[in-house]
Amino acid sequence: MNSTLPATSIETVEVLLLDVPTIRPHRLSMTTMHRQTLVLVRITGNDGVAGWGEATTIGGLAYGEESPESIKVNIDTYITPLLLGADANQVAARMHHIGEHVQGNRFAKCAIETALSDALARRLGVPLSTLFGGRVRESLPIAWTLASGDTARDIEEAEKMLAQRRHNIFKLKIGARTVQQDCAHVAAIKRALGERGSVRVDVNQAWTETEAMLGMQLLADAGVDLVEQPIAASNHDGLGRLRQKNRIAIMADESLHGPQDAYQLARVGAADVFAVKINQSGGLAGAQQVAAIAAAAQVELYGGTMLEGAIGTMASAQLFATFGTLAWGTELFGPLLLTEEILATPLRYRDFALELPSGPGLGITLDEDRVNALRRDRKTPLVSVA
Ligand SMILES: O=C(O)C[C@H]1C=CC(=O)O1
Ligand SMILES: [Mn+2]
Repeated sequence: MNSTLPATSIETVEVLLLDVPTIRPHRLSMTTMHRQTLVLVRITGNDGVAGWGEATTIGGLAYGEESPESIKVNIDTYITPLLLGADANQVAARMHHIGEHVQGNRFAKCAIETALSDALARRLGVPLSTLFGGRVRESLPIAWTLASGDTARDIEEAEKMLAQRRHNIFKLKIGARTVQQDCAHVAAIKRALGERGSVRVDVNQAWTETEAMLGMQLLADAGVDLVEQPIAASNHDGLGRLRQKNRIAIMADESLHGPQDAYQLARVGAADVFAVKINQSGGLAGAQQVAAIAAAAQVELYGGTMLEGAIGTMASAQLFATFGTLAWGTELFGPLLLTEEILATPLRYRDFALELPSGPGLGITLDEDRVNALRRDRKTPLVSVA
C-alpha cells in the first residue's frame, strides 16, 4: 500500500512504434537520419489512468545498442509480464524488480519508468518534476543542432533561429570529413555568427586521440566553446588527457551510460561537462543520480537528448528543471526536428527556451488520431497529419 494512494493494478502496457520524417536530413558522423522512430509506451492502471513514456535511439543500431524494434520486443516479451497486475504506484519497486530480471536495455527501462512516473504524478495531481524534488526553473535554454552537412545552409538555418529568437546556442555535428575540412566548416559558421551565438561541436567519437589534439586546437582558435565526445566512448583516460592539454571544454556523451560511468568519468577527471540523458541513464532516477554525481564532483551539466519526440523531451525537461545548476543549458529540441506534431497543444519554445507546463504528470496531451496515423502498424498508408 502506498502511503498516499491506494494500490492501482497495472492492466495494460502498450508499445507503439511511430515513424516520423525529419524536416531535413540530419547528418551525424555515424549515420544520416531521414526519420526518427519514436517508441511510445502507455501503461494503464485499473483506475483508468494512463501514463506515457518514450524511448528513442538514433539511426537504428548506428548509435546505441538498442534499436526501436528491440525495445518493443523486449518490453512486450520480458518487461510487460513483470508489470501486469503489480502496483502501478510503487515506481521504484517496479523498476527494482525489472532490474533484477532484465540486464541492460536502458532505453526500454527509461520508457517504462517515465510512463509509470507520469501516471503516478497524474494520480497525485502534481507535475512530474514534483516527484523529483520540484522545480528550480520554469524554462530551459535550448540549443539547436546544425547538421545539414552544408556550411551555407547551416549558416542560413542559424540566422533563422536567431531571428525567431528560438535558439542562440548551436551544436555542429562533425566527424564525417577530415579534421581540417570539419574545422574549416565550423570556423566559417562561428565567423558568420560572431558573439550572437555559442558554437559547440559534437564529434560523436569519430576522432583518434591525435586527430582530436589537432582538431581541438583548430576549434579553440575558431572560438568554439565546447567539444562533445571527440574520441571513443570507452577511452576515458584519453578524454582526460585531451582535457589537460587543451583550453576548450570537453563534454562526455556516449561515454556516459548512467551513474556508474558518471562516477568513473568523474574519478579520472575525464570531462568538464556531462551530457545527462534520461534514455542513456536508464531512466529519470538514473539521470538524477548522474546529476548528483556531477554536482558532487563539480562537473558541469548539460541536458542532452536522444532526439526524443514530445514525450521523452518533456520527461527530460521535467527532470532537468529540478537540477540546481545547468551551466551549459539543454538541447531538448527533438520535436522541432520532426515534420509531424503528436500533441493537442505543441510544446512552447520561445525566447531561446522551452517553457515547462504546469499540468499534472508530463503536462502534455497527446492527439491520439495523429499518433495512430503515424503508427508503423497502421492499416492505411501514411498521409501528412501536420
Ligand atoms: O548528442 C548526440 O550525440 C545525439 C543527438 C543530440 C542532438 C543531435 O543532433 O544528436
Ligand atoms: Mn552527442
